[in-house]
Amino acid sequence: MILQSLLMQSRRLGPKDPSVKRLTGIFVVLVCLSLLVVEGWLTWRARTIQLAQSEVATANLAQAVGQHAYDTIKAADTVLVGLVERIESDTPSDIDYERTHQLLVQRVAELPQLHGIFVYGADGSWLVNSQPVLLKNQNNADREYFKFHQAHPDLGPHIGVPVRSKSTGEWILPVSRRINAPDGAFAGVVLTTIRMDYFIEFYRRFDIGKSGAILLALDNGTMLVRRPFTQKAFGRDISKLPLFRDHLPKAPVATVTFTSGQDGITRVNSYRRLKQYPLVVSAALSKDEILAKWRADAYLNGATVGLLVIAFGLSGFRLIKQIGLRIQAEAELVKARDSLEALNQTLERLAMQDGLTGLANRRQFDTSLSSEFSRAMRDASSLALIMIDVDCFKQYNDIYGHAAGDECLRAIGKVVSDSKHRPGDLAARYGGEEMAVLLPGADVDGAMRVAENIRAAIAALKLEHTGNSTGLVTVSAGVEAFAPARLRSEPIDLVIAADKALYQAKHSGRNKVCISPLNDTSTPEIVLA
Ligand SMILES: Nc1nc2c(ncn2[C@@H]2O[C@H](COP(=O)(O)OP(=O)(O)OP(=O)(O)O)[C@@H](O)[C@H]2O)c(=O)[nH]1
Repeated sequence: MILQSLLMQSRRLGPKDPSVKRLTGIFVVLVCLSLLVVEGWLTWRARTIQLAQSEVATANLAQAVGQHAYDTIKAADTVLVGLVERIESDTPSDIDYERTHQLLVQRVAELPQLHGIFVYGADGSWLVNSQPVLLKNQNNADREYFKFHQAHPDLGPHIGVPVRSKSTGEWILPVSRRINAPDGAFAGVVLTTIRMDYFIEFYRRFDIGKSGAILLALDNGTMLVRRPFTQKAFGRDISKLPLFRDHLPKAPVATVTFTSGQDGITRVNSYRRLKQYPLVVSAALSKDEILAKWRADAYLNGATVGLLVIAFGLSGFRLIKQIGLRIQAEAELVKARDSLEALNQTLERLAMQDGLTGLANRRQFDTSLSSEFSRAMRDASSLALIMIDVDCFKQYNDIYGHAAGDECLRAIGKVVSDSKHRPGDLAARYGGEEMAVLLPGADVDGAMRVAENIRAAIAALKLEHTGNSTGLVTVSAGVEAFAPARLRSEPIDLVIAADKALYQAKHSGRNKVCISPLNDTSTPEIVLA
């Protein structure tokens, strides 16, 4: 549509306006560039939105994972707090291990995340636990959590590193508290173990794509569990990886994009340090997977817009070419018209001109005589005619040949042509060796003067003519002039009268100018019968 209107505009403005072609080119380029810029901007915006949405998604996921870790540990720790209080308030001899055993078995059955609950004495010996059969000849003094509480008077919960259960072989996460004797001395450890499978099952529920990741770690950089799952992850030191080394020290909660030090995949990571426990959780989505759909859309849209730009550009190019061709065609047309006009003028001139002498021909003479006669009649002005005839021209041809005769006529024609002084004067070849001069506005005297000048000028050419009595080429002329009156005279009357005067000049010896015998100089208007 737009291109059509441009084509119409180019027609309206015409081919001589080259700016139409330039404007069309600029328009096509601008439209193509605009399409590309808008497409590029939209694509970039879609990418930004996609990444922003994924940041919200990972932040929500990290929040959910953090809440789950907190709830799981909190439930286990609540059991420990109750146990410690109970044990510390009783003297060891008062503790009813049988009843406590039943209680612990019941607790583990109630809380699905718990693998077991254990109470160890100050030497690491098993006092009571949640195992179905109460074994007492075991010792856990070698475990990390036991040594920790032995060495630390801190009464808060301690989260250890995942270990394989001595009783079941399952991977478990130990959460423990210290038991103090009334004097504050170390009196043992209470421990709950959380099944690592409990975390794994929970993390498995989330759709995080093929390369997403979920992490639970101690805040000292000890990994507890990670999806994708691998047993090597349990207890691994990741304190030197970007999350712990670069990002956690800056902010306890944030969303950052970085390349994993473990698998080299760039992910959008949301992490948070839990306030209540020394834990860090992180949820991450692969940037490649986040942008996969966007990338497919971008390729499709890019290809569509690219095709559109190519199609539009080609149409524009065709249009510009058409405008160019049109400009060229019209310029050629104008050129052809100009040369045709020039040719017509030449033809017109040739049609009104005598080929030999260059004077007006008989046709133009007749036309001019008629129009000047009418004008003189309207203006009541005089119109004069001189008829000129070369003397003894037959002899000239006979003596010097026809070609020389032509040359002679050409020389005489030039003199006759030069006799015109006013714009309306017309010198014509009347026929053969006879010429005529039409003088609008001239009276008999004026015409006689012009005729005499012509005669004298031709004689002054001194063209040899041995067949003429003077020995030179001479002419005779007859003159008539009158102011034509309506219904009383016609153009031919002027010719007849001038011709009669010429006849008189011939018969009175040639090389003369005679006035029409019909002309009465006292009355310019002569009525011819
Ligand atoms: N070379 C040449 N001769 C022409 C041309 N037109 C007419 N003539 C010749 O002019 C001559 C005119 O001869 P005439 O009419 O007998 O008159 P004249 O010989 O001039 O004798 P006067 O008029 O009585 O002096 C003829 O021989 C024509 O052939 C022309 O274009 N070229």
